[in-house]
Amino acid sequence: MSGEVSRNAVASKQNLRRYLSRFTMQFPTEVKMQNTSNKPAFHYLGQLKTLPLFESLAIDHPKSFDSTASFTNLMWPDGNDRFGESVQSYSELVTELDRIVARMLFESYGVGYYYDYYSKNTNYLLRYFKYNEPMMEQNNAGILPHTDKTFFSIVHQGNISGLLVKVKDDQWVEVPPSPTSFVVMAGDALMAWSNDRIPSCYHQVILKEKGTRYSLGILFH
Ligand SMILES: O=C(O)CCC(=O)C(=O)O
Ligand SMILES: [Fe+2]
Repeated sequence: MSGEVSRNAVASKQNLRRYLSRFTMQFPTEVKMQNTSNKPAFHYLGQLKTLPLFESLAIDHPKSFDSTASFTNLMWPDGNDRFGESVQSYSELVTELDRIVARMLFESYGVGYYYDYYSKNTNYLLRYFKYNEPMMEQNNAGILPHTDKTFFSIVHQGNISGLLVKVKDDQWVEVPPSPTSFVVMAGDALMAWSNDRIPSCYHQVILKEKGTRYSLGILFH
């Protein structure tokens, strides 16, 4: 599933990417490692021996001022309001898309009434991904094949391709990056909710193009 989005979303995404790629991701590792959390896997991931190209920062509750402010303070002790605003507006737009998809889905299964419960009880995690270009002879795996534990995950790729999803006949299909589209993936929670009617989406990242790859994911729990 993918969807066209408004100019606003694209502008907001470009802002966020600029901030993160120009500044955040270039902070020294010890600064990035301050992005901790008491929830498992809601923190900085990177420096992994098995996936040396991969790095990711996480912002829990990215629509909340307090939450973006505490992330911002870690990275910019003098503050950076524009960064926080950018995260919040991007997250607003993507969660709006999530709601549209969720409503369509629940209505199509005849359980439209579930939408209110879903929209009140969903939490979001914003993840920003960076994948370095593989060096000669280096393995080009960005993320190994997996499904997300989420209800939905909505990914926006930068301009460098790499995301592959597994389709029905077990083929891996590349999802081309586009400035105006998001990839909406079903996760394990949706599969459980739907009694396996909607299988969670196997996906992976393989880096074939030149340049550093950036992507953004909002994970809906
Ligand atoms: O970087 C990507 O395009 C995919 C990241 C991913 O696997 C995820 O958001 O769960
Ligand atoms: Fe994933």
